[in-house]
Amino acid sequence: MSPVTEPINFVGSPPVEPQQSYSPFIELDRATWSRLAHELEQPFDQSDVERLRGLGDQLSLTEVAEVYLPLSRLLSIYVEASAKLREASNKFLGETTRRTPFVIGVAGSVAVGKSTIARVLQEMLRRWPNTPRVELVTTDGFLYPNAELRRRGLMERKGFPESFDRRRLLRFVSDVKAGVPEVRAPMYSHLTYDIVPNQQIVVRRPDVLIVEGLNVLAPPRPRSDGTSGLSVSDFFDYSIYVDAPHEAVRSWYVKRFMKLRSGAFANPDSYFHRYAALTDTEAIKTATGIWDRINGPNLIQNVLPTRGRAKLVLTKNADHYVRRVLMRKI
Ligand SMILES: Nc1ncnc2c1ncn2[C@@H]1O[C@H](COP(=O)(O)OP(=O)(O)O)[C@@H](O)[C@H]1O
Ligand SMILES: CC(C)(COP(=O)(O)O)[C@@H](O)C(=O)NCCC(=O)O
Repeated sequence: MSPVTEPINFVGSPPVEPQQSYSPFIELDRATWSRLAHELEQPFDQSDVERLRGLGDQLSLTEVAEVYLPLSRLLSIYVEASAKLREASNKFLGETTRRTPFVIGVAGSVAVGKSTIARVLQEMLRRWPNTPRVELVTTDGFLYPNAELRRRGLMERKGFPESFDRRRLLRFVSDVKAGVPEVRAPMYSHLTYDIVPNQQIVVRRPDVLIVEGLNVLAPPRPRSDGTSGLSVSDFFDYSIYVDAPHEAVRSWYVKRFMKLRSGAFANPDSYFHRYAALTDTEAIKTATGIWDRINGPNLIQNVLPTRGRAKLVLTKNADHYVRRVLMRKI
């Protein structure tokens, strides 16, 4: 891949007058954004797209070329720049600190397609010369096991901030960022709807770590003495929020549930196995019920309010395709 030097037109970012309300984001429409990578080669073929696409997502080779290729180029520029910054600060301090992983957070609603985007970025970044080793960790591994959620009365709050072992997640990300040689993360199974006992992901000083999950941009929790601690996003070098209209995400969730009903739920080990025999009407009712009780309120109360904390917002249309990009100027 080689960089682009073309001039670009930004939309939605007129010179800011002192009396105007100030936005920290530049808004780029899809056409402008995609031109940022028009000289770069398409790194994927159709089989890559099919392998990386999550259930219900609409990834295509065009989407990869027009949306994710420019994004991977931008991230690669940031990785390079952060290495230079470390070099300069080493020189200033007269020290030699080792390079530590570049950490990227990917946030957004349940069913918005975060995991597909995170996988695409992982594969793309691996192909850039400065980041051959890219690891991906999803925060669902840091949910409390179901037994603990039941004990705390949180089974109907799965995905809400309090359903995660936030201290453990914070420790995990800070250890990786600090360059600890081997850091372990627990694993979650969507099939059993629970933490997988005795299985862990081992992260060994990658060039890049992608941390994907609902609440990765949540601000630090206030302490009882009024001060605030750290949050995982304090360790991010870059962050992306995947956005889409609420009604669209709700319908993607229901459609995915319908697909799972005739797929994964058929497996007797699936937590949702009892839903495999539902009629279409019953399945739609069940899925919308889960959305309206759990994922929808969580999106409104906890996830969406963190959107403005991201460095980049990808906004999808109801057809799943990204229509605009908001990029933080500062
Ligand atoms: N009940 C389920 N059974 C099997 N796989 C599931 C189930 N629920 C979600 N998944 C899969 O888990 C992954 C993560 O889903 P989710 O957390 O909703 O995030 P996103 O859709 O933003 O990637 C997706 O690939 C999805 O297809
Ligand atoms: C596991 C999840 C909380 C997502 O967690 P994440 O990977 O974003 O940390 C979510 O997929 C989920 O299971 N929500 C609970 C309601 C439901 O069954 O959809």
